[in-house]
Amino acid sequence: MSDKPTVAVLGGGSFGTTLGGLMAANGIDVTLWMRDAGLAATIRETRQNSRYLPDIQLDPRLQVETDLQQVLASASLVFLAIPSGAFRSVLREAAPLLAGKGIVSTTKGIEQPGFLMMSEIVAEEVPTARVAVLSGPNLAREMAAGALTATVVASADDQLCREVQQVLGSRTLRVYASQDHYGVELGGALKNVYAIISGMAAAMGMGENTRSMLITRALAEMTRFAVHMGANPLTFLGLAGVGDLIVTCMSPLSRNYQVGHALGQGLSLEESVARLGQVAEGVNTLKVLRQKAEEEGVYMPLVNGLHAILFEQLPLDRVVGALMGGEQKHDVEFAALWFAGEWNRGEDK
Ligand SMILES: NC(=O)C1=CN([C@@H]2O[C@H](COP(=O)(O)OP(=O)(O)OC[C@H]3O[C@@H](n4cnc5c(N)ncnc54)[C@H](OP(=O)(O)O)[C@@H]3O)[C@@H](O)[C@H]2O)C=CC1
Ligand SMILES: O=C(CO)COP(=O)(O)O
Repeated sequence: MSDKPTVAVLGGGSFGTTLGGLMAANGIDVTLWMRDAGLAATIRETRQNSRYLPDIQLDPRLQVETDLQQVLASASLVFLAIPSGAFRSVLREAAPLLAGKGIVSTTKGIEQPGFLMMSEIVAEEVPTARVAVLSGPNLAREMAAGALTATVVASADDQLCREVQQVLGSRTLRVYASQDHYGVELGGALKNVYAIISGMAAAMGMGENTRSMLITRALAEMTRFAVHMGANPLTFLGLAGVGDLIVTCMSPLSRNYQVGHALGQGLSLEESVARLGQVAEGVNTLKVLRQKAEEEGVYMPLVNGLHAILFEQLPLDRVVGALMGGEQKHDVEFAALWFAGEWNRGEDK
């Protein structure tokens, strides 16, 4: 008898398939659930997810099923890799079979109304579940191909963190634990917005100074917002903060970066999203974040600028002009205030 948990992964896209494959390669009893019966049959036959991870050979021990009840009946640990827009509906369908189980959200989005993190949705839909979130610089394709990678599992439940470290950790994947699940989850969602900006800048031929400025000021902006919302700013110095921001803003493999790149080439938002054919959470997060920042009075010039370009038809050069022409303030002022113990929720710069 093994003391390792039996695992289910819900969501047969890029990330769910990657996680399932990695755990199967670790010798874990893991089943990937997906709704597309045709794709499930192809994966069983070819050991490749031709739609989401073409050319990646999956471990032969990875089981693939389309019957949700059957998959959940035997699982004690469940990973969710469903885009945020469908997260609640899938969870609600699964809820009767999830009571008391460990649930790990890997989804990097925010639900509106309510500005809810996915872990908060889990707590609403399955109040008895033990909840964790997984986030970090984790491009699915690289992980699936065996690139050396690190990620963060965050939960108030230390035992659950250890279980996730046990099933996922391997010679290619280090899994660090954190207790700041709110900060870890927020970091994963926010960085997608800045990846769109970074992709745009790259397509427009902007230089590396520009990209470095963007990434660094993005980190300042997302940390300012997160601290205002109650997260620990130190989390943003870790893998789930600056780590994920760097990879998503720098890599053409990032779908959010790809949407930005297409926009920078002159495609409309609709064309850019349609060309991708996979989820780019940053587009929805931008809307949700802009609204929340307005309500909370948090200064977020990059978010405001991208929102103006995508949804208010403001020309790019006017937005760039406004960003560069703004009052020149202090570097890392939000962190200086926080470390001096003077942070005041109502006193944003
Ligand atoms: N890909 C990556 O590198 C990483 C992704 N993430 C996060 O993981 C989450 C999932 O992303 P990812 O796997 O990349 O997305 P993909 O676009 O690659 O795949 C989405 C998957 O979700 C399925 N799905 C969508 N709606 C439903 C539904 N209503 N019921 C059942 N299944 C559904 C799709 O099924 P179908 O094909 O049938 O539509 C597909 O299998 C996102 O929040 C993303 O930010 C996190 C870290 C890394
Ligand atoms: O979250 C990711 C990398 O950590 C994946 O980013 P994209 O969703 O932009 O591909």
